[in-house]
Amino acid sequence: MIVTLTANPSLDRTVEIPGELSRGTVIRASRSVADPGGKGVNIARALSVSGVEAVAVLPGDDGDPVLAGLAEADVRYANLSTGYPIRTNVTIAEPDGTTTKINAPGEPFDAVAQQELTRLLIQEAKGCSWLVLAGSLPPGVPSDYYAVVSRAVREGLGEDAPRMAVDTSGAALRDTLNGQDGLPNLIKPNSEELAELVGRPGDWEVLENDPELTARTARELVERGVESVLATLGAKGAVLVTAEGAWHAQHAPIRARSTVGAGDCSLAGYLLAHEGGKSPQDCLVQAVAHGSAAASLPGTQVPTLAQTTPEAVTVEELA
Ligand SMILES: O=P(O)(O)OC[C@@]1(O)O[C@H](CO)[C@@H](O)[C@@H]1O
Repeated sequence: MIVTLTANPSLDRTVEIPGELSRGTVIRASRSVADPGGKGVNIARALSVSGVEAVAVLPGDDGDPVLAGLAEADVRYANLSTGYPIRTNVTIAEPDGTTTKINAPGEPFDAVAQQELTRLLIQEAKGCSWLVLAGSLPPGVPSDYYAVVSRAVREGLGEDAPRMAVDTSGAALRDTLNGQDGLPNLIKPNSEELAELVGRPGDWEVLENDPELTARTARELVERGVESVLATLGAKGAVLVTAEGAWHAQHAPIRARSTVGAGDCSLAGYLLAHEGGKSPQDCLVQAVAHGSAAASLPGTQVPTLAQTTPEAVTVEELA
């Protein structure tokens, strides 16, 4: 079983417009849908829809549309009541696949609530194989929260502590890796996050177009003690670096409808293959297949395993 934590979940409202986005005008949308969201929530949705047991842990009140959406989609969740609605994030999707995203900050989440969420997580994480800590942190939560949570889970569960994956950005990612008590087993940065993490934020575009440089950069983190780095590169696929080697995988060209959540689905694809005992290369291939399938679906819809096309992914070993 895989447990995900989304400290700052969202209701993802996707508005599809019939032409190019034009600022300062009234635009009549052709379609508007809302899905439960936030990175850990998306990962749990993508795993569940493919038959992998997953639980999404998140703050949110019973009856909130996000929790109702999860229940309707048969995704297991454990929620911590907060007394306020989950934030709404808006995506404007243009016909050529360009998306503009506006993310709300979320409500302040105080120290007592943080401790309660950590306790709930430890309870849910008993016996699971992976714990995924994902997404931004709401206001009031210190940037080392994921390091604090990882330590609490390791102390609370001892030898039964699960493997840990982290998918976040900025200070939250930096401070997770600066934690004193053990690094995550897996991180999934995109090129911007990776560039920022190694202190060269201006390099992100170069990384996105250069898998070999991405691998060399990700290796710096493996040398610091992270077991595996899965770096997603948008249309250029993804790079996986472990102590054993480095690989790049890319899907045949697709028509992208919405890339929002594609990175989350990549991580879900990786975990799904890992749960099935697959090799690092095959985990990478499934990550790329899942990410591409997600990008070809509208809004933040997650693909089933059957909708993914790993046979259209090419993989090469990097020096
Ligand atoms: O504001 P955060 O937590 O960084 O990101 C939240 C979010 O953009 O991430 C998901 C896509 O990855 C969406 O479901 C959600 O709206």
